[in-house]
Parts: sequence; structure tokens; C-alpha cells
Amino acid sequence: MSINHGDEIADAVAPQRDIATDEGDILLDVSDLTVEFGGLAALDGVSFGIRRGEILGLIGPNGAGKTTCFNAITGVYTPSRGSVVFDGAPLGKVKRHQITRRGIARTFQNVRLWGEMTALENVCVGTDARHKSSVWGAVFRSRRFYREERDAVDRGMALLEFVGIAHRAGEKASNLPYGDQRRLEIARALATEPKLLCLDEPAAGFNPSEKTALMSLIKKIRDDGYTVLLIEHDMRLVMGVTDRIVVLEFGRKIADGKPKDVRENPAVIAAYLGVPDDEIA
Ligand SMILES: Nc1ncnc2c1ncn2[C@@H]1O[C@H](COP(=O)(O)OP(=O)(O)OP(=O)(O)O)[C@@H](O)[C@H]1O
Repeated sequence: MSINHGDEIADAVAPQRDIATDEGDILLDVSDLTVEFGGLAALDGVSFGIRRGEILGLIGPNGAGKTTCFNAITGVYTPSRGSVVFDGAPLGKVKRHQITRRGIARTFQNVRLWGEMTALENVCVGTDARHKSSVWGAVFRSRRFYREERDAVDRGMALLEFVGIAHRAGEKASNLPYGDQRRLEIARALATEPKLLCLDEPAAGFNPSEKTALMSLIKKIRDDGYTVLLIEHDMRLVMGVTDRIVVLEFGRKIADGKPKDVRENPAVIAAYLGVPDDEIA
């Protein structure tokens, strides 16, 4: 398939959504979320909401509880207290593998791809999560099965184009440069057509120009109708790309607001004292 037109790519990437960038109602509501490890609270009574169509940054110094929060939202940890309501229904004891079907996709701090598969195959695996064909449909090669296969390849190519690595479609994932692997992870997460895309430190290991390019991609993803939760150490990146920021310190929320307000918040400045300027700038 050759897609040259930006709008066509956007349509193929976001087929199920109205492409609207206005912030809407609450998509994810985290309330009093508490996660304990051996009696110590890694996350302590944290509450915040994410609105449809926004990029929410979750920041905080090392060990603040960001990843724990992410893991509690995405079903990796069971909270000891509190609730997570997603798209109007509690996530409660939803199992990890059911999270994707509920509409949450994530990337990880460390790249996790199927190294022996091509870039396109990695993305098509993501679209499989949406397939309706039964196992028997696959075994007997039903018409729906073939249609879904073809759609998956078309959409996979559109997604690779969207994240800027279509020219690498046939290459083994493990042979891709690190930055392209990170982009591929994002494409694979988008392939599941998530209502919420969670990115865990997507700029880790990037140089400044790669970070700038990543910021543009994250904005483009939001402009395509997605809602994004972004955990990131790089403060410049977070300030430049998010609509709102939640700040954690020692497992508690210490601030929640627009980037410019958070940047001037004395509690946030104190929490980041000792952090090199280039990370805060
Ligand atoms: N599986 C675990 N078992 C025990 N303690 C844990 C576990 N996961 C996290 N912790 C502890 O919980 C606290 C919060 O850790 P978490 O990884 O959520 O912080 P973070 O803000 O993501 O940090 P970083 O920016 O360094 O990734 C830390 O004190 C950490 O040691």
C-alpha cells in the first residue's frame, strides 16, 4: 500500500475516533491510589484525572512512585487502596492482558520488541489484539480472517509511516537503531487502537535532537485524537509537550496543574533541588 497523503495516514492510524483535539470529559480517574511493598507505601493516596484529548505528564524525582502508579493503572500491580475508573467503568481487578482490550496501551522504560520479527510484523501483532476472527477462522482461513490480515498490514504500514519509520518495515526489529525501536514500540502500542496511550520514559537514552523529534511525534499522536499519559525524567520535554502535569514525591502528589504553574510551584522546585539544571530547564 502506498500512502502519501497526511490526512489518509491520520485516518488509517485513528480509524475509530473522531479526530478532535479539544479536551473532553474525564477518561481516567485515579482516586486515593495506594500501593504498598512490604508495608511501605510506594504510592500513597494519589488522586488525579486525565481528560480525553490531553497529554498529561507524570513527573517526580527518582523513586517518587511514577512507575508504580503506571503499573497500578495498567494492571501490573494490585493497589492496596483506592480506585481507577477508566472510560466510566472501574478497572478494579482487570487482568493485565485485559487492559489492552479495555483501551489502554503502554510502552516500557526498556524497549520490549520481538527482535526476530520485522518492524511491520511487530506492529501487526498489535493490531491482532483488535481482531474478531476466532481461532477456527484462522485455522480454516475464513474470509474475515483474510480481510483482517490485509487490513492489519495496511494499517501497520500506515502506523510505521505515522511514526516515521515506514522505510524500515521489512527490517528485523533487533537491527533497527535504538531511536527507531522506540518509535516502533509506540507504533505497536497505537496498533491496538487505545483510548489511552501510556508512555514510560520514551526519551530515555535519546540525544537532544532525538528528544525534540519525539516531542513532535507525541504532539502529533495527540492531534490524531489520542489521549496520552507521559512519564518522563526530562523536564524540558515534559514542559514542552504536556497540557497538564501531576508531580509526585515520595509516593504523594505534591502538585497538579498547567506546566507553567507547576514550574513555579515552590514544592516542585524544592523536590527537584539538587537535580541538574539541564533536566529542569
Ligand atoms: N516491586 C517493588 N518492590 C519493592 N519496592 C518497590 C517495587 N517497585 C518500586 N518499589 C519502590 O517504590 C518506590 C517508588 O518506585 P518507582 O519505581 O515507582 O519510582 P519512579 O518515580 O518511577 O522512579 P524512577 O524515576 O527512578 O523510575 C521506590 O522506593 C522503589 O524502591
